Amino acid sequence: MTDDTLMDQPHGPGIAAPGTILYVDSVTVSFDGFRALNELSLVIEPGELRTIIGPNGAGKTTMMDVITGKTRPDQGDVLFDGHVDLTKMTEDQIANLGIGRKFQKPTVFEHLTVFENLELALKCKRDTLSTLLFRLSGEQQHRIDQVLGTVGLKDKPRMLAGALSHGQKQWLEIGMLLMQDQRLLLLDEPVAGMTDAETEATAELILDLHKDPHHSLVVVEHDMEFVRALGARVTVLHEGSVLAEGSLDAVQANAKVVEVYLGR
Ligand SMILES: Nc1ncnc2c1ncn2[C@@H]1O[C@H](COP(=O)(O)OP(=O)(O)OP(=O)(O)O)[C@@H](O)[C@H]1O
Repeated sequence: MTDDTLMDQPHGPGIAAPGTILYVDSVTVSFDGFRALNELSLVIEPGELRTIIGPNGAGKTTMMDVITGKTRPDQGDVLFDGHVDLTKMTEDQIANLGIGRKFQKPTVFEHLTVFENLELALKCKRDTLSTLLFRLSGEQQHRIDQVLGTVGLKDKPRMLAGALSHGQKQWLEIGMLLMQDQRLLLLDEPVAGMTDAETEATAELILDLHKDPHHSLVVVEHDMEFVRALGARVTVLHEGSVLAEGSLDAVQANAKVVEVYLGR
């Protein structure tokens, strides 16, 4: 199904967008009359990796805030998994649905070890009573080992998270989202502040996650080398709307995009 046919779906309660993991239609968010999002429409398919770029103030963070329930849109539809209306849900409910967000700055528990951070992420997925009674099963232990390998921290389970490099903290936090088995991962400028080697390793990590069709990934990023390394479809936001969409080469050759970036 193409984006155009999806946009033809009727609005209002009870709408559905089959075959999509994230469906954003005509979303507007205003702050004191200023439109941070202006009838924004965007569709992410299951298993897709999408990169979002755009100049400062384009609305990228506000879009993430709307998807995760931090900000309520003035109008528009936001559906998860083709039918779940995210505009009616709290941030906790949305996280429990399987939508995980990683903010630009790492927010790991610095005084806990790498292993304990992953263990905690697993516990947070559970209800309070079972958390109190929680003991790691062999299977869960195995899952933590697996995730340690995926995020490149296999040899650091006992290290305090506070002693990790900036890049390693970012990978640990991605590992925490994996422990929670999130299906839609929203990554906000994951390579900001990383060394070149860390940036390359992060691109490999994201491409690795993308191999698993269970994961859909939306990556907001300013670093064009990194965006190129991901090789994904790129959406360009500007003034709260989609300005262009396509391969990185295609959007970089788009006159409107060039004007927005160079005209500033
Ligand atoms: N709570 C708020 N109150 C008033 N204006 C806001 C608020 N949040 C965002 N804005 C404005 O909305 C616009 C979009 O901001 P947003 O942070 O979403 O952009 P962005 O694309 O994430 O920018 P950056 O790349 O700099 O992070 C900006 O002009 C910003 O000043």
